[in-house]
Amino acid sequence: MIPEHCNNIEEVRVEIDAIDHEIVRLIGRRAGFVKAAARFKKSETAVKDERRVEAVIESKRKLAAACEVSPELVEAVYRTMIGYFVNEELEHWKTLTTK
Ligand SMILES: C=C(O[C@@H]1C=C(C(=O)O)C=C[C@H]1O)C(=O)O
Repeated sequence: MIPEHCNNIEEVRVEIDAIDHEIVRLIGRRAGFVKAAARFKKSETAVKDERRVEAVIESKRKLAAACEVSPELVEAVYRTMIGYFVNEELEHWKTLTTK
């Protein structure tokens, strides 16, 4: 279904809900890999890895522009998501290093 083929608000919302389902599922999948990264890091600085965070943001800004989506929106979403994930990764890393 493409947006132009929707005949009413219900059809629009069915499509939006289906997309949201995928987005949330993928966020959960991404979270699992961020947690796995903790196993390969030797310090708190490495867990935070600010250079990698900036590289991810820059590449997603470029991807957004190529997809005709606002780079500002995508950056804001990624900064919120990565900030949350890094905190979770840090908590997980601490449990690994105290074992
Ligand atoms: C997953 C990693 O750990 C953190 C999380 C990142 C992310 O969510 O993309 C990026 C950098 C790290 O601060 C990583 O280093 O790749």
